[in-house]
Amino acid sequence: MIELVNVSKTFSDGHKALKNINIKIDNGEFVFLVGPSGAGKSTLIKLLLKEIDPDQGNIIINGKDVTKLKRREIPYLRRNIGVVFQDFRLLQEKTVYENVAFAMEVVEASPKEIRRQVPIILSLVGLSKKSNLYPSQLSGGEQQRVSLARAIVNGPSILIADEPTGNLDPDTAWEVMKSLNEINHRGTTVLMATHAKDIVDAMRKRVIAIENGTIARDDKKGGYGI
Ligand SMILES: Nc1ncnc2c1ncn2[C@@H]1O[C@H](COP(=O)(O)OP(=O)(O)OP(=O)(O)O)[C@@H](O)[C@H]1O
Repeated sequence: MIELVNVSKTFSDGHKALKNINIKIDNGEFVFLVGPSGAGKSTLIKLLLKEIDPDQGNIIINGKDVTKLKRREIPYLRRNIGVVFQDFRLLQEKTVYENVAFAMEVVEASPKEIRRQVPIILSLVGLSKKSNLYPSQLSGGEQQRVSLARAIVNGPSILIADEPTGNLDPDTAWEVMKSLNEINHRGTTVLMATHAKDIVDAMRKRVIAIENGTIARDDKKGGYGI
């Protein structure tokens, strides 16, 4: 579960990026985070990952108050939250398989576990046949699905996607949404920040709209606009 209680963030230049935010997201939910550019979406994501700290309020993830985590505990928080970005961030010199396996190697999974798990996850995102190709040999949608596979291969309970379809054409964007939906159906909580109006309107998931650092709207089966 993700819970933000009275969270505010003011940057050092005095800009109030988030003002007294309260959000509760249950396990297994799929939530779109929408709002105009500069509204505070990325700031909220950075707070969840503890890349920055709030100047007021509490952020509770799976029962732990992340604002109180010690520096050495942060890797454990991040291990429980998979993240994908607009620009994929794949390792170009590694194949699809190796990109996903690498995420397991860094958390010291055994070679046996890696050999078992990577094909399962590549199949989940529909990339079994592409496992020996390099990122440059893939379409944008395929690259983003590798990035999704890498984000979930260690079994995080939460997946954060920051504009995951921002660089994709409508068809490939939908391939990525299909994978995200499947990941969600397997039980992972998904939080996706996006400007993709068509996708938000079509999926009818929970929509939290941020405007000017405050929550303008929180609809159970919402659309992009009002
Ligand atoms: N380190 C910083 N110092 C000062 N101001 C910042 C900092 N980071 C972000 N901001 C400001 O905080 C506000 C919220 O930014 P944020 O990146 O969270 O917006 P966003 O909703 O993610 O926008 P976008 O949709 O364009 O990604 C913006 O006005 C931004 O300029």
